[in-house]
Amino acid sequence: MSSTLPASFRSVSKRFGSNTAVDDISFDVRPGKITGLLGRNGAGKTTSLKMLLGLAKPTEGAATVFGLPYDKLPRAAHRVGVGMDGVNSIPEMRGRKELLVWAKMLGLPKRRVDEVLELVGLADRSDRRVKDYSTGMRQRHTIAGALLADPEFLVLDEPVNGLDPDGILWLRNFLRGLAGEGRTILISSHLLAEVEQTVDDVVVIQKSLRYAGPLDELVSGEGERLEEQFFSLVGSENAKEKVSA
Ligand SMILES: Nc1ncnc2c1ncn2[C@@H]1O[C@H](COP(=O)(O)OP(=O)(O)OP(=O)(O)O)[C@@H](O)[C@H]1O
Repeated sequence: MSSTLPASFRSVSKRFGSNTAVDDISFDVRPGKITGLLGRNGAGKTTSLKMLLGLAKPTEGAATVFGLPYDKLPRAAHRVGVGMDGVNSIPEMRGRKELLVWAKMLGLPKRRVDEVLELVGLADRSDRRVKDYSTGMRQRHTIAGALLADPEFLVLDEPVNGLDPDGILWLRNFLRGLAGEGRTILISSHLLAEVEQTVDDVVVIQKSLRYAGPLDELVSGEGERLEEQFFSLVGSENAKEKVSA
């Protein structure tokens, strides 16, 4: 595993016309940890991840993976596994077939597809078309795709959304297992209670950065919950800064 920081944001801003989606954020993702990128709907989570992955260009600043912009990183698709709506997805295809396409593009053997299908618990359902998968199955399929190249850094946009309680528990243990092997994981979410049970580090954004650091430094007091801290960092729903998504 590389010793360079898996992800680093330096004074990153993104504007869409007059709308500032991300305002001057700086933070690092620590290697071997699970980091939760938290924020309300429209807070700029997906936009931040897209800038990290070279799918959107920062208006100012730089986001890097292993010290380089994603498009300059050698073997980026092998080192960084991505699970994000609309990325690497051909919904008309059957699950296993779709993964075989990506495996071929990555130069991986067919058996790797069966390995990841087994890992995410989809081995016996992968002959269905991706568009016919349930939301939870689609999440597992997305994670399978992200894992194909056995990456050292996983970036997952809202991986918990749509999972049932079994799926949530599975994902938590699964991500902890991957981190236990030394991998770095960056997940975005607005499901605070779940994140609190899964992550080591927390980054809270509401256009601008509100917190970046260990979860246990943010939630350090007796009986303190992430939810309370979150609202004290981003303000209440009625605050003037509320973002319209
Ligand atoms: N391609 C785009 N063109 C114009 N505005 C955009 C574009 N992408 C995002 N935005 C705007 O940028 C802001 C941040 O959106 P983003 O999707 O990053 O938020 P998010 O935190 O991921 O929200 P959610 O939890 O709802 O997915 C929103 O105001 C959104 O409308």
